[in-house]
Amino acid sequence: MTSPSPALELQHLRKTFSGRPAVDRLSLTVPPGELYALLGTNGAGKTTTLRMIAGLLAPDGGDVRIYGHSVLKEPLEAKRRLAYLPDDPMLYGKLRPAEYLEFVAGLWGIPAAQAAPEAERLLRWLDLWSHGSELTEGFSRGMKQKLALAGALIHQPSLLLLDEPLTGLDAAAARQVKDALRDFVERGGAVVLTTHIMEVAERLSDRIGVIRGGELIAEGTLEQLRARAGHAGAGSLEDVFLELVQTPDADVVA
Ligand SMILES: Nc1ncnc2c1ncn2[C@@H]1O[C@H](COP(=O)(O)OP(=O)(O)OP(=O)(O)O)[C@@H](O)[C@H]1O
Repeated sequence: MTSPSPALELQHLRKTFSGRPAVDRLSLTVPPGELYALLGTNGAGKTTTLRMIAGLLAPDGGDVRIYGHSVLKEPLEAKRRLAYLPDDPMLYGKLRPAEYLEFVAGLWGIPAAQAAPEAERLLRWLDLWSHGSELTEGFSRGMKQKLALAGALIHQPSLLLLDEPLTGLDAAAARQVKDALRDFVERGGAVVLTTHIMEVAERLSDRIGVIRGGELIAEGTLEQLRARAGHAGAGSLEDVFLELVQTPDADVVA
């Protein structure tokens, strides 16, 4: 899974809606084996950024490179390496979990017989194997979220983009998803996720990027962000985050 290229590179990314910048001059790099949390207040530009990385929204400027491949110039090469899990993933209610994974694998051109062992591994890993005979329409929110995660992983991507993956999950389901994400990065994959849950970013991520008004205003480990916000060695991420987003003259890092 490792590669000399960064898993993700954003170069001066920009998107404007009706004359208002939603994402502006956003540059960041995520190496393989890293979990990067993108934090920002409502409307800061997080989802817009993920949608541009996933190739679902065309940027007005800049570029996105995935393992060295430009999403704009080499979309197939780039997209094959990534999976995007939106905050409201769509499942097909009349399918059983393995059927859903077979369907998603088919969209990637993976034959059912080839996908089946990976589907079983993912369903067992996420504790859904025992629900194999149930239709997904009867699944709880946590079960649906875990199945959507399995669907995102079925083609064995190296970069995983997740928009608010833990919202609404109970403690057990959230733990399973967190463990799955850590496991994914420990095996060399890269994860970029957005979250409003500070505890998730604090405990799960290797580095954190803070965006405000579409611009990256701070980036680093929790320690580095603390130092930047003037909290030497102390202060929760929530304190540091609020200080950074509420300081009007916080420098833009990129
Ligand atoms: N399709 C669109 N058309 C017009 N404006 C949009 C569109 N998508 C996003 N925006 C605007 O772009 C800005 C950034 O939105 P975005 O959804 O990226 O924020 P976010 O950080 O994900 O917010 P939240 O935490 O609330 O999900 C907001 O001002 C939003 O209203």
